[in-house]
Amino acid sequence: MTASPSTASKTREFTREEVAKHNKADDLWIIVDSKVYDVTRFKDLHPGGISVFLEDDIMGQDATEAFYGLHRHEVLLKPQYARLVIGTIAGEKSVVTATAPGALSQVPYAEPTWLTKGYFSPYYKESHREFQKAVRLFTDEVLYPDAQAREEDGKRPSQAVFDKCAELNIIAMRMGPGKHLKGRTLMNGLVKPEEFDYFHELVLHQEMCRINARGYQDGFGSGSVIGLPPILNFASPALRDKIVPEVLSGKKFIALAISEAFAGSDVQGLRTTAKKTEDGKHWIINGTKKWITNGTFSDYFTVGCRTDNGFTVILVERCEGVETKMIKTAYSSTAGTAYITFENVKVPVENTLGKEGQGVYVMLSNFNHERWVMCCAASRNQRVIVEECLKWSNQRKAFGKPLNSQAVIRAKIAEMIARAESCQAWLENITFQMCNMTYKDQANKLAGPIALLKMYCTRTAQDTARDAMQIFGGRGVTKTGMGRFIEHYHRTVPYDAILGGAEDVLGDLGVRQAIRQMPKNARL
Ligand code: HEM
Repeated sequence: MTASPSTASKTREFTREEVAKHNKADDLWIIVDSKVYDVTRFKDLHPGGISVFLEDDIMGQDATEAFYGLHRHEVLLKPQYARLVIGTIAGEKSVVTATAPGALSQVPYAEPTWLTKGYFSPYYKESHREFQKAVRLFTDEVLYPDAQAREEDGKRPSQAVFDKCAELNIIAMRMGPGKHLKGRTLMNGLVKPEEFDYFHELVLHQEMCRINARGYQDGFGSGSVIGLPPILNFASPALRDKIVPEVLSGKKFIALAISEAFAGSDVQGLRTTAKKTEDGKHWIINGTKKWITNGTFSDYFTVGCRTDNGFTVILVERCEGVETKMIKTAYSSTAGTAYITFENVKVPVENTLGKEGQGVYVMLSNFNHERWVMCCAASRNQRVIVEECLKWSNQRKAFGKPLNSQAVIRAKIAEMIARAESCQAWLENITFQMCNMTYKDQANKLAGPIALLKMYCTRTAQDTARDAMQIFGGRGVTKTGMGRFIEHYHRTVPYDAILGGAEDVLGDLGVRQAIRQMPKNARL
């Protein structure tokens, strides 16, 4: 077989002396990471301008250092730029490689300890490791491209992605271990439903949030993670058997609709009402809901309502009288954040979740898992930023030296690493407790620790966002190019400290729980 002309030209070898002869505006080559680029025509189109190419130390020269001080490696992988390569330098090999789909990063602290070569963990078994490999590959190949594209166009996550997730039962696994997994083939049979535990679930959440797209992270079925458990645990068997398969197959979507413009976590302050019809067969619901994740595209809503005897949670199907409008937020519209109005919406009383007037228990039973899921993501997202900062401070030169030769930069990175590691270690400890406690024990013993962990993860995340911004400088506020993930993180991370319970409220909850458990005889 003969090589095509383009393949042949890319395998051509040059000496550095030969490249140096192409050092004029109308005949301009450069070397980046031992590859030779003909930029004669490209220079006129270069987003960074022509002039940068016309310097004596760039024309016909090795521009590797200049390139990596200004661009992400992924620029060179784009087809329109990859085709500028005309050959390589004889006897040299490229050293910069993109991490292959599914592979672990080799950057220190870029992976949690249990995934770092040569380190140990008491928590993870072989099945968690196999599971991690499969979820990472899926995230890199399926989720990441869709996440980046949807963040760009603001549309909801693609149905094709939900369909693939449903095939692997990812949507079901995101609800955690339990009866809903029975009879399902998880990740092509990699884990048996009865073996699936909270560490598998932790792996799932932590791997899938590595997409650097916070709006998509919520758009990708967060509504189900918080809106479906009340159906799983409190709906009548008939209602449960209708809704659960539809949602777990990715065909229908559900959102949790509790907060209102009038009241957030203050359930007593809610104003949406549900009144029974005279024959007692239906609820008539009136009111509004705000900040409802996935609301714009959900088919079902798990709605908190004021009823004559207190607070009741009712399942509402999208129908006449239900209207959802998109709310513009700091992150992308991919999350489908909605303002919802219910106007005389008629719902069968069979849609009541749990007992009338006891909706608080329905909500409370959901909180621990919801917050723990958020901790999984908030701790893992910090690590992505640690990796970005370690790479950037290593490749960027300032005052003639790499950024990481400055003690102030190293001090910031030290704090960032310590925060990411402590969040992960505490999270794994709590996850281990969850694996060994009954659901009732979890509710009693872990509400405080999980609240404190969430407070800690989201507060440290904001410290890390601020430090990363300082390390990246102006690039940290630019939506494209080198610091785009830092800009994204810095813009969206405060959100985590609000949803699922505001940071200060959660800290207070944790301490109040501890106070309640103080032994009566405790004295200094
Ligand atoms: C094959 C070689 C090159 C390609 C394909 C390329 C491509 C690009 C692209 C796509 C951008 C837009 C920003 C981004 O996506 O990162 C950019 C910006 C830029 N490029 Fe290049 N470039 C190359 C070489 C160089 C070299 C050798 C220099 C300097 C000597 C340079 C200097 C710049 C500057 C100053 C910017 C603006 C950066 C900013 O806004 O922060 N480029 N380049």
